[in-house]
Amino acid sequence: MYVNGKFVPENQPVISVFDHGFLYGDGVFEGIRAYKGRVFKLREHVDRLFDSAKAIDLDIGMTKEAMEEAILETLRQNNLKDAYIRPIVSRGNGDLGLDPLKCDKANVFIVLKTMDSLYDTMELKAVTVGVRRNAPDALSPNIKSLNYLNNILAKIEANAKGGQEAIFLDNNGFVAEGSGDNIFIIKNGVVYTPPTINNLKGITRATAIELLEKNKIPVRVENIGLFDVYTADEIFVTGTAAEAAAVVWVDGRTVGTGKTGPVTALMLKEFERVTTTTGTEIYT
Ligand SMILES: Cc1ncc(COP(=O)(O)O)c(CNc2cccc(C(=O)O)c2)c1O
Repeated sequence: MYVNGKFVPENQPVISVFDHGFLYGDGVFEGIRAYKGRVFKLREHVDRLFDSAKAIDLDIGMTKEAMEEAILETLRQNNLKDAYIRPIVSRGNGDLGLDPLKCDKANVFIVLKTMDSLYDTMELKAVTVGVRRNAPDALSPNIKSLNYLNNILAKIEANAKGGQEAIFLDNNGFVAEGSGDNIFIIKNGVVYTPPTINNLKGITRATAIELLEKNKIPVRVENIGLFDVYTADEIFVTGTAAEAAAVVWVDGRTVGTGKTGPVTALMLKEFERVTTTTGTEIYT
């Protein structure tokens, strides 16, 4: 693991109980993947990490280039070509009390895991949950922060309802996203995904939009409601870990044929192509 500029074994205790990331969730993180020796969308993830930090006025204390190199070197130190990469930046160590001024410098960690897919099946049953996605004027869903309780509460509710994924609504009743992924629905050959005011600006989401347009499939970024989810021909969710996963059942309704649809299948194929042919080389 990378810890504040040093490499230490994974089982070594490295975090203080006075780390404000631990005490108050005062910090940000990223989820990045490496495939066959290349890190996919490294700069985009680092840009988002720094944007999340800026949004909470957290000074990471290193440049984007230094962060990129720290990520690549952590992979090299572990001799990995395929991995899930978790950079974590906390406000730092400080006395009890939530004032960020108690911390004089950020703590930076980079943890790796060999990658197994987030979901055991790529055809998911989803349920809508009562807990609403964080309001943008409370704690913006655009900040990939260490505050994932909103997402965890959704997951708890989905588990209780027998769903493998949760679908969040926002306070206006618009569909927001999954507990850890963005959502796309397809109706009559047109793909719809919500604007990012009520969800994370997903990098896989952005890649999916690019790939859909490249394949001449119309994409509309607009609010969608539960009616659109229930009457969709296809639904898929996107995220760095899961890439793209079909949702084939929602709240008791079968989606389309109940199996992975043609647009979702195309997405999976396209993701396979771009993640294994583009990205930042780890070992040059
Ligand atoms: C709330 C939320 N929405 C969308 C995404 C997808 O964003 P990207 O396409 O940039 O990955 C995420 C990402 N979430 C994510 C990604 C990978 C692993 C885990 C985990 O639960 O450990 C969570 C997320 O946490």
